[in-house]
Amino acid sequence: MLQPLRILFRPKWMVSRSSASYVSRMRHLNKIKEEDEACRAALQSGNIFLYHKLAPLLRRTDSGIYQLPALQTKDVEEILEKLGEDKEMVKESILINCTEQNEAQFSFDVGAIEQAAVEELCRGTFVDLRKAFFLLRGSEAPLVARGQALLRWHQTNGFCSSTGQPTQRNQSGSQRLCHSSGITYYPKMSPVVIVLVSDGKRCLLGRQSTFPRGMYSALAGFCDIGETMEEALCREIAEEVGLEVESIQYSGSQHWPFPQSSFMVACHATVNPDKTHVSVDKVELEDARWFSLEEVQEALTIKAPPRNNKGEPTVFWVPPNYAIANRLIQEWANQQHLKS
Ligand SMILES: NC(=O)c1ccc[n+]([C@@H]2O[C@H](COP(=O)([O-])OP(=O)(O)OC[C@H]3O[C@@H](n4cnc5c(N)ncnc54)[C@H](O)[C@@H]3O)[C@@H](O)[C@H]2O)c1
Ligand SMILES: [Mg+2]
Repeated sequence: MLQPLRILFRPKWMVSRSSASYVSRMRHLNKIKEEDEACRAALQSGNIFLYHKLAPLLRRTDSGIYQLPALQTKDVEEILEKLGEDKEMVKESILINCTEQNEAQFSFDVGAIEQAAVEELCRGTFVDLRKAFFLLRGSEAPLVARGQALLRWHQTNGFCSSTGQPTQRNQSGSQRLCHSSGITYYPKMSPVVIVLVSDGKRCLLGRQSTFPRGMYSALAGFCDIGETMEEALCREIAEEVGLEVESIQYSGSQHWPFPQSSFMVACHATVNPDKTHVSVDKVELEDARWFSLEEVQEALTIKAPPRNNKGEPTVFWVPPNYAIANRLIQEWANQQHLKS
């Protein structure tokens, strides 16, 4: 049932770089992830993204563009000292990634310090991640999401679930260890399948009652333990809309930070065009229905839906382009266009 894997795009980082520099960067990143001394050295010359209670610091340029300011470690130490804090706190930074120049990138939460004071010194604003996702461009949104996911994981995994004893992180923050039980904990993601179902002419989109008004998306669901991705996909479609999937095609994947870290695996699926009756599970979904190519194309052009006087969107629209649901919908529309 699962068709051969087809990568529909090649991320920029794979295309533009020689494999040698990509390999050396990944090996460098792995070294500072695994070796505490190497990580401490990398922090000295690295970049730090600040968060306040998990909200990332953004800075607005004179031309009105929002950026993620990368602070030097010494600048963060200076800020901590100016605010009467211990500059050694900076060592709590968590490794996120490294730049093309092999500079390590870290996230650091200053949630224990007064927000306004840090904002003033940094000439920026701490912005809720959902809003930050809208404001940032290109690779900054996934980077900031990754930084937040790691900080959140550390903030909620301070104790061993077997012994109740405190867990200790390694320097990079890639793991936590309980010395009492010997259990090593690693940052966790929940696997989710997200699928755009088509009957050959129309695509099926659904909405939860918590979605903003008028927004419909591809159907999604968490994988159960022991399931394959294909099994989870077929089960979710059967449960949520009462349809049987006939074929599946892999599209891509995405880390999704809301409400907590999910690993989204995105696929296209088809159903038999003679068996398209939708019976919606009203516990999971408020509505699900078939949309024509024209309706979908129109929705894809909407960047910000028009709103009524209560601030609610008044038209059918789809998730913005940073959501993998948007990519699935876009791919389906392109494919339909080519067919016609
Ligand atoms: N990036 C995107 O384009 C995009 C689009 C749609 C949905 N999503 C995300 O997909 C995720 C799953 O979609 P859904 O809500 O339809 O899932 P779902 O259909 O599995 O329903 C959610 C329910 O699943 C249960 N559940 C099982 N395992 C869980 C786990 N590990 N974490 C939380 N709940 C779990 C809970 O009872 C929860 O109420 C959501 O977090 C949503 O934000 C992302
Ligand atoms: Mg669902």
